[in-house]
Amino acid sequence: MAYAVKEIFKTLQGEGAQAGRAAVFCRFAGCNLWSGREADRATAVCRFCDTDFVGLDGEGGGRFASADDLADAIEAVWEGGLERRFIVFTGGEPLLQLDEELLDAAHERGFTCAVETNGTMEPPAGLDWICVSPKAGAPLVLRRGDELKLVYPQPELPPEAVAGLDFAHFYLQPMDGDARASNTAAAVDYCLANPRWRLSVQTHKVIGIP
Ligand SMILES: C[S@@+](CC[C@H](N)C(=O)[O-])C[C@H]1O[C@@H](n2cnc3c(N)ncnc32)[C@H](O)[C@@H]1O
Ligand SMILES: Nc1nc2[nH]cc(C(=O)O)c2c(=O)[nH]1
Ligand code: SF4
Ligand SMILES: [Mg+2]
Repeated sequence: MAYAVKEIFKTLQGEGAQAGRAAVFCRFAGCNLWSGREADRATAVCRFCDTDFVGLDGEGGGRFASADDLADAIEAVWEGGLERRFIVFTGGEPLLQLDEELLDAAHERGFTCAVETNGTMEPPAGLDWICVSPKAGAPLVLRRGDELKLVYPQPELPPEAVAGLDFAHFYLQPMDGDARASNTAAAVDYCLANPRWRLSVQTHKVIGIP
């Protein structure tokens, strides 16, 4: 199958349990919860998105005709030898496009494969790390995984509503935007009172890397 990719870049995973780890980010174009156009943001299901996932025009982006073509492009961006190869598939919503064939091609090249998903659909088989970030107002289909990373606060989706799901790690990630400072303070208070939850700071934004 063909893949529409916004950008491919190497950086440190900034969020969650894998924060600090070198990774190639493969950002797929398109999402099922927002068109990506600012004019539609106020009426979207997901209204706080911090990401441009529209089009194919980012660094390393484009249309890839096959899984091998995309995996070759990801491998070229890695540049760092065979040790600890790591891909984060994100978007947009990666599960609209990510398939077993691409995961096989990535594994053949020695990569561990993670995904960042809104959890509205089932993933293909073969993922090594699943991070689900549920969104208020969207169906939560994928209710198990490695980490659940809840952007906080979402008044219609409190942590208590998802704390019982089958995940190894539970993170609150303060919602970035005008209220980032107060959202961070509120997330700290919640983690102090509810030690199942840990704080996920978006460390890449703090230190100014992609
Ligand atoms: C841009 S999304 C792409 C992957 C997928 N669509 C999802 O929502 O999980 C990547 C991560 O950024 C988080 N995120 C998006 N906007 C954010 C914001 N304004 N503040 C904090 N985290 C945000 C998402 O919840 C998700 O964990
Ligand atoms: N450094 C860095 N870490 C990230 N973790 C998840 C990201 C995403 O946009 O999915 C992201 C991102 O955009 N940059
Ligand atoms: S689901 Fe993810 S990519 Fe889609 S609009 Fe929300 S945060 Fe952005
Ligand atoms: Mg991001």
